Amino acid sequence: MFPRQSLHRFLQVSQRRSFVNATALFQLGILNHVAIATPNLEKATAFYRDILNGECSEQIPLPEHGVTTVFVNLGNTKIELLHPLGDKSPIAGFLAKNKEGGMHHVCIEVDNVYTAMADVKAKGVRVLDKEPKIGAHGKPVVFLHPKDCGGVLVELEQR
Ligand SMILES: C[C@@H](C(=O)O)C(=O)SCCNC(=O)CCNC(=O)[C@H](O)C(C)(C)COP(=O)(O)OP(=O)(O)OC[C@H]1O[C@@H](n2cnc3c(N)ncnc32)[C@H](O)[C@@H]1OP(=O)(O)O
Ligand SMILES: [Co+2]
Repeated sequence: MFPRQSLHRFLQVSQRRSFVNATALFQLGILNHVAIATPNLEKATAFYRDILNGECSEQIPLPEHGVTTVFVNLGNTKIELLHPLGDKSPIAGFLAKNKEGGMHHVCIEVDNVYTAMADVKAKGVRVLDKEPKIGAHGKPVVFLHPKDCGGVLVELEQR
């Protein structure tokens, strides 16, 4: 038996509605990854692999993005470990400010990255690339300015 208080709470929550904008130009999908920038990729990988027993990929150099990545498979999503590659890495400034590293971006899937890009731009959000680049999973990605996204760098990836 539910205590009266819990049953009341359960009914309140289950009756709450969530809203989806049916006329939206693009739909937001699942969390593809959370990225963590690190000054020491070996050490960060060892933490997720040997301390937390996570399934980690090899190091994947992505010169066109200025990073080397390691993916930690979490089943329903991933952690993307990021380390600067080359002398113009977009994460160099972040690591200069956050010496130990830290959470760098969230990547959310969209049904159409080109439509998403045009739509958010029209709503006043700065898109950091003129054209999508091919991301770590072979799909087009774009980044949205953290100052227009509540202080969080957002990557949108084509589903
Ligand atoms: C492979 C691919 C994939 O998964 O498929 C990837 O993820 S590649 C992952 C790496 N690629 C990217 O990150 C590409 C997109 N990122 C960029 O273009 C850059 O990182 C920027 C977001 C523009 C930031 O560049 P940078 O740090 O040089 O510029 P800045 O110092 O002028 O920063 C402007 C302001 O944003 C803040 N800021 C910088 N990086 C931030 C971050 N990751 N999260 C939240 N805020 C951040 C700074 O502290 C500063 O705030 P204050 O003014 O208040 O101090
Ligand atoms: Co990413």
